[in-house]
Amino acid sequence: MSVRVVARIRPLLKAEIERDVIVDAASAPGEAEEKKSVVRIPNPKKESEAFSFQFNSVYGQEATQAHLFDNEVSPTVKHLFKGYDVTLFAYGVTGTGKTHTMRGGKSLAERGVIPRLLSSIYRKARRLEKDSADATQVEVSMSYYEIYNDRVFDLFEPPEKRTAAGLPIRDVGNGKTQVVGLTERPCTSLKEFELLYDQANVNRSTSATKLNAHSSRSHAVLCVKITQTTGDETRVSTASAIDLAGSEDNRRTDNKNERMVESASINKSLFVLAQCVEAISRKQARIPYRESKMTRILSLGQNNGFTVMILNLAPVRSYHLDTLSSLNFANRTKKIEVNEVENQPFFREAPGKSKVDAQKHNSMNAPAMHRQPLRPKILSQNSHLKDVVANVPKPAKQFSVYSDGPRGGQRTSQTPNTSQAWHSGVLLKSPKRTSSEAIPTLGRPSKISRPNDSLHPLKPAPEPSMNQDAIEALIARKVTEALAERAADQTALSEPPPPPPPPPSACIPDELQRRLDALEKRVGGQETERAEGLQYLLMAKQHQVRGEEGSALKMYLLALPHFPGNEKLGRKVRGLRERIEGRRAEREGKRGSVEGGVSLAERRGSALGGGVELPSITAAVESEPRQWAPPSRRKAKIGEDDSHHEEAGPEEDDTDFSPRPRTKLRRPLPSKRSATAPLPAEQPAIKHSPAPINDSDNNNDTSEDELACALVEQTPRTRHLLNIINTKDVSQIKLLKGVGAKKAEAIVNCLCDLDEGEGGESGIGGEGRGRVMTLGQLGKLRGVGVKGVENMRAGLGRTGV
Ligand SMILES: Nc1ncnc2c1ncn2[C@@H]1O[C@H](COP(=O)(O)OP(=O)(O)OP(=O)(O)O)[C@@H](O)[C@H]1O
Repeated sequence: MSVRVVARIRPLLKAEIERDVIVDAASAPGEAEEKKSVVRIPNPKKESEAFSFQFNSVYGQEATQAHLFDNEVSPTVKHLFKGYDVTLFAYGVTGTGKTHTMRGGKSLAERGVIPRLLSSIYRKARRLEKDSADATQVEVSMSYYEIYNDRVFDLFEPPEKRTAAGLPIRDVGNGKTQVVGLTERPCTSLKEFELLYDQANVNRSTSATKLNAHSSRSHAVLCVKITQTTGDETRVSTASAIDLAGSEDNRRTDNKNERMVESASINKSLFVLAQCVEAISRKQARIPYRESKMTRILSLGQNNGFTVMILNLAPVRSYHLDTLSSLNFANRTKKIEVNEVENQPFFREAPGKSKVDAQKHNSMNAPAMHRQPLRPKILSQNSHLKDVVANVPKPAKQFSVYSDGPRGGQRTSQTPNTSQAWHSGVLLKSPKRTSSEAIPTLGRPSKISRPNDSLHPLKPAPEPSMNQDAIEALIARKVTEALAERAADQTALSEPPPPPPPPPSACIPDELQRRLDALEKRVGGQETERAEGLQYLLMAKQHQVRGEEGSALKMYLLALPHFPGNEKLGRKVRGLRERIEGRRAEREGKRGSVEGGVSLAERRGSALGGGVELPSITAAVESEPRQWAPPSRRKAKIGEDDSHHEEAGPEEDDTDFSPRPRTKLRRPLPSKRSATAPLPAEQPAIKHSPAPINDSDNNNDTSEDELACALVEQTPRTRHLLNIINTKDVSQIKLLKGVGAKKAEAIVNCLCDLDEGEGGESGIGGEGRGRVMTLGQLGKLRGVGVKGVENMRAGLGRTGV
């Protein structure tokens, strides 16, 4: 079935006025008046015309928390107890009421979806235990984490105990992902749950922004595990409730510094989510889940059973374009189909059975502890088999969008609202369940099925014999398809996807499948790179439009390595840099420290004289890992340099910052371009002054410029360190400060994994595959972290220079 999408329009806030209301809930034609399933919003280009978006249900400003819960969430509880997983997530622009909907207020009436869900779960559990005369026992436990700046933090851990890199996520096969090292807390009663939940929420990253006094700066994921035990049979299912951070238009938020970094991360993850949804709805073979932690985690699906998206909307004009964009996103999301697969019970070791037998049995019926990806049914099978399954009938679309305008009176066919089907459980008849009835020996089908098997669970796919030529031809065709898809994306993102390739004549043997998978992974890696580059370009454009040229340059520089040899981008960077340098020179000129008619580099050289030892400019490279820390831990200082490190030590207190005198020092031009960001233009010499982040308000341009320039440079010491790491030689790496043999081995293993295309946490792919190019990447290697990098560098002293 499709993801169920319900929209909720929040009431007006104090500062908003009735006259500005432009969004309302309406009934679809032929629908009872009290039943609303359409959101109406004017066309921003032509106010007399209205757009209508139809969803499963729409709740207007007057809707209460109880009403929403009773209609949308309560019906899922019985499915949860039947072994299905349930995923609820709130999506919307900042300040539209996601947290209000999910968590709600303290009073009984204001309680949100989450406390109501738990209350309902405990009630049902008690009833089940009572009805079975305690033969069935239900245990509830929870884990709760946030994804902040693309890192996962356990919300049961106070911020000061977190590690900067956060918890790793691992792929555990079949597109499923797992957060490693999460605390799981048993909670036996609603009271206990509320206590834990409230405590954990204190650890969530929230801050005041211009649009929301308590804005969530992270995506929060609550997983409630329900374990039902009857005799030796155990069934586990999970309810996941996700409060996504809201997208933000920074022209409206006035975000600066830390808020800006958070905002970029929030927007990026939501952008990737939109890309995933787009790719799913276009039935593309590759869904870019891996491009952000949030999408990786969401892709595990918890959607193995039922998924409900609550789209939160603000009713007023100031959100007009944001609301339209959310509506469009929701409109695509509602077309995503998820498999309803119930989690299979597993059994404790039966008396008389050998341990091996019992393990074998359990492995076939193991509970679905991991989530399945959000993707259409067809794509949830092996993507290369999509042609084979082309004949599988597609379920009818359940929604339609239409315009009320004079021209847009033409509506796509309206299908009846599915809410009744939902309640009556008709939609539970999944193919997998049907097949289960035909396997009497197991009672239920095994969830572990190979891609081919999953198409015909009772009939394993034949392994046809393909000769070498046919295999090579098939590979060549797949390469052409992948390249064509990329080329099409490059030329016209808005154009419809290329027509599907002709169906293969036979099923694919295992060996070929493996090669195709490896190929897709490689192409996928390149696409990931490109998408990240595009994201930087987008942000650069946004900054430029707002006249923030320093930030724009920074973003263009970050984009550069993703588009090697792109002349246009190179010209753009040169032009922008010249403008910034020009402005800076002007400022310096005003300060009387410049002689007219001399180039900036020369000016610096002559003004400073030779032979002065330079503090290295690694601020951005160094500060990259520092930004990983949650707000309370962050001590990043833009412009911090090597010598500063050594003198003050990495633990130097922020509070002690006072504007430092700007010592004019000359640094040698880098002998060769940094691998981090190959620049098409020659680097001018750069003045560096260790300006802390606090300074940036006073001198925003300068620090931004320096940060941008520093991004593409590395000190000799940094290069030396990276060279040592990239030798992959344990005997050399273990000599680095704070490393030792074990850690060195782990680093080398990590690099070897990347070499083999694992991608891993650091996501180092492309040309630099299996190598670390920046300190940021080094810090991301398993077990290294910011402190580790700092130690290694400090240990090298000046020997590496
Ligand atoms: N249905 C509602 N009834 C009453 N007040 C609401 C409702 N929805 C939202 N609000 C109010 O609107 C404000 C913003 O809501 P909330 O913090 O939940 O937004 P959000 O979407 O979670 O924002 P962010 O993404 O920034 O965290 C809050 O003051 C909240 O109390």
